[in-house]
Amino acid sequence: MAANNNSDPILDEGGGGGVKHEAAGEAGEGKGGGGGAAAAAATQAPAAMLPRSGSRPQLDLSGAAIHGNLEDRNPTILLPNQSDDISHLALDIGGSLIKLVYFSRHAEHSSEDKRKLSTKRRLGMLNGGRRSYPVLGGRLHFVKFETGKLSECLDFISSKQLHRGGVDSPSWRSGAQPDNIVIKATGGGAFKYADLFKERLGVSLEKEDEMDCLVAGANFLLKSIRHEAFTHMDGQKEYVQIDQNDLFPFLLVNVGSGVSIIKVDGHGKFQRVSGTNVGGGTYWGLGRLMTKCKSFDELLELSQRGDNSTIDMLVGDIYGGLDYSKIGLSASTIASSFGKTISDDKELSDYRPEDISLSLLRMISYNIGQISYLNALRYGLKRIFFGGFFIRGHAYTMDTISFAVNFWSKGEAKAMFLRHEGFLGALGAFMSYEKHGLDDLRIHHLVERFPMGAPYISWMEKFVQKGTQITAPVPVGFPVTTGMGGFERPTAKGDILRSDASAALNVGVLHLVPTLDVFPLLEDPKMYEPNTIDLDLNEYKYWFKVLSDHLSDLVDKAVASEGGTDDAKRRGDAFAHAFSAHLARLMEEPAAYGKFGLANLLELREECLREFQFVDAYVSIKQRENEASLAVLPDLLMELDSMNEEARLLALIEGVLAANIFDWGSRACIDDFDMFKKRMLADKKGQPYKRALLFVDNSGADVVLGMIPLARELLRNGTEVVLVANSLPALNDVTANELPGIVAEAAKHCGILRKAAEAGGLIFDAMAGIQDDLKDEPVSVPLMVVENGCGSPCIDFRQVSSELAAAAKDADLLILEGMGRSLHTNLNARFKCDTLKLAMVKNQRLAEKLFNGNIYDCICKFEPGVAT
Ligand SMILES: Nc1ncnc2c1ncn2[C@@H]1O[C@H](COP(=O)(O)OP(=O)(O)OP(=O)(O)O)[C@@H](O)[C@H]1O
Ligand SMILES: CC(C)(CO)[C@@H](O)C(=O)NCCC(=O)O
Ligand SMILES: [Mn+2]
Repeated sequence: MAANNNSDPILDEGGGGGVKHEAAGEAGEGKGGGGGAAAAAATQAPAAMLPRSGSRPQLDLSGAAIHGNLEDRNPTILLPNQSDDISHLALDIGGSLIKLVYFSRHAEHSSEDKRKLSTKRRLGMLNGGRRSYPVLGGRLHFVKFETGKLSECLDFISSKQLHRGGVDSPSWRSGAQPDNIVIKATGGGAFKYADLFKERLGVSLEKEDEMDCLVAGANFLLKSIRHEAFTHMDGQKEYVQIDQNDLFPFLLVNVGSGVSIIKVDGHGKFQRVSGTNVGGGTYWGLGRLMTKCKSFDELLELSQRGDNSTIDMLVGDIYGGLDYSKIGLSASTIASSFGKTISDDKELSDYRPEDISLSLLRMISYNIGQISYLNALRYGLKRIFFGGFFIRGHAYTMDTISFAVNFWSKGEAKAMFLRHEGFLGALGAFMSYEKHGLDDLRIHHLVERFPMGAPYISWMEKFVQKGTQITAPVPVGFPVTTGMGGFERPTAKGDILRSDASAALNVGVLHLVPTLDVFPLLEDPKMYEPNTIDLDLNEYKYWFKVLSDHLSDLVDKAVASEGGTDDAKRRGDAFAHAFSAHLARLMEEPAAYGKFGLANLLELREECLREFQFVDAYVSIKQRENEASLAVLPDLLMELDSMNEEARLLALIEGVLAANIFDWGSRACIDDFDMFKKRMLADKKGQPYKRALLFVDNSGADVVLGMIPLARELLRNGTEVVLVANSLPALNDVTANELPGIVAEAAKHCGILRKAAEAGGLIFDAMAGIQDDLKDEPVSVPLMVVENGCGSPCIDFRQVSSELAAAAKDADLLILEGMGRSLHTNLNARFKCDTLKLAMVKNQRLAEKLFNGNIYDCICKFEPGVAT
């Protein structure tokens, strides 16, 4: 367990309590190198050596030269003759907006060191050196510009050198000037502005059909992005789980300047069945003329304070305040948009711009909803997906469209919206580069992140410029419907529209991680849900408060971890602002980033730290704790070895739970220890587990005095052990990079560990000073370390490293340890093999909620696998 002062409020609320390892005694002065110190620093693999499948273009290695320090273990290699065959940019140049999708390579490819290679070999991952990754790892970014400001867009492309593969590309760094760069582009502007692109950037636009692209983009999103589509009714947003096998046919309605209506029957199989010229351009154009608004957002914002009954002729206006219920029309239903203005003796200037904007918005949204419904009816389609930037994530617009579809179809057809609404065409164009192999991408290869850094100006700069001006976005109002074909006016008055910067937070950067896999031992990947508790608003409020309260402490640690410099302090402030803004955004709309559980929230915090370049906020704390724990390890091992097998197993499990206050049989405990003991000691005497995967948690006592001794016991019984640790730092969790060093230190005191670590390739040379009597011991089963693919205190088994997936193939025992991995997530997850979940509940609320128990209660949950 982490020392008290380093507790995390969520994973260690009660860190101040008297939780101490029974056998640990007082931690003495650290001696020896310390595990953390031995951690191999992650070095960058050369970008040019990223994995590719055989079908991809081969690298041109001629003239390759090492770039940077020759002493570095994995220096970057320049390939001056490599033409930049990886296309990084695609455009959709529409009548109103230009959409860009661009790709950047992952910066943080950890090195393939000796340890990793040996583990991979052992796990059978290096067969013939053939790579099976379908795509390059990297990120997809989404940016938009007004078409009227095309030159801003050109500047952006040129400043980031996107047309030449990005500032990190070989061609850019070598200064080579490829003479014929081709960029995929769709939308009318691909034709209209082709010459300008040639002139200004020297690139040729390769035109892709707009409808092809819209369909390809929509299919990709619906296939590959979890929580892409949602319904929006009466102010409620609900994500829909799309069944891959039951996606087609559907109606795609792209509401851009104009509206295209497409019946989609499959990949590349579609027909544009209709369209309407009354679309987003109509709303913005008419609105601008009538209200003198300077921007689309301003116009939309006005609508939120509008009352359309001053402009629209309602059924009640015609029927003397009565409903026309015989045909299902309420008095508040719009009978005629703008109809009231004919009878008044008024000028345009006599009407409130707010009311005009709302009348327009309702007229156009309702009309689009109705035409869409009619086309769905025409082809017997039940699902209508709406895209295009007219939607703009605006609650009232979506509700109006949904209402129309629902009302006219009598609930038969459903309107759904897409989080990447406006980027369908650009994504489709991006995917038309054949060499990307994006078609092969699966959901588990994509991780969506929500960086605060706008692509153009970094948030750092913004924060410096604006300080605290950046405020949390404000809710947009929910409309009230009468249920009879009409609406009352929107209730939210005085609210402002979410700023464009924060609205952009709806769409994250898509990280493509081709090495991620679904964990093969999940019993039912389709049914798997990592989060144990569904966060409702109350739950959100609680965790937000906890996270906010803890923020300043975290910032202090983070700043200290970077030497406490002025720059670190500045970044610390920026991080605090950014993370608070995320919290505020989610508080206002919990579903803003897709379905978001506690695991996502905790990961967001880690990602946010990384975004502001805090590589490892807990680095020195972790080192200190490792050293202190390693110092007392020999005593613990001696004590354990003096016990009989049964007592030892109990002591080991108690040790993992680190609870000298641990009280078996206490009311709230989940206590399957006896079942586990039976399996370990009685059931299959002489038939030990073949391979155990131990998912470790914290640095220090937790791993050194808890999990490593447990691993040792398994090894002693002849079970191969794979320690599974985080790929990236999160809180004080031990990482896969740090573990070999820690194990090597521990092995100095123990022959079992040493032999196993050698067999597993964790240590390579026999250590100096080992006892002679160990030399003749038989060769051991291996002890290995693999990374889990995460940088979070929790784990989502739908997306784990390929290393872990490979290690799981022969595993017949899983041990999940700690609150993040076995409580907040995975408490209810079922696996194909035997699983032991160990955690102390260090959060009062959680203890009450999950077990009707108390803080410091422990769970020891043993679940026999389905296969055994
Ligand atoms: N910041 C903005 N500036 C201008 N229009 C915006 C903005 N945000 C949303 N919109 C709305 O989105 C519409 C443009 O949507 P979109 O980018 O999908 O279409 P487009 O590709 O430009 O048009 P088309 O496909 O018809 O050529 C605008 O007409 C307007 O209604
Ligand atoms: C012309 C396009 C396809 C350009 O994106 C679009 O604006 C549109 O679908 N307009 C509607 C044209 C119509 O079908 O009436
Ligand atoms: Mn368009």
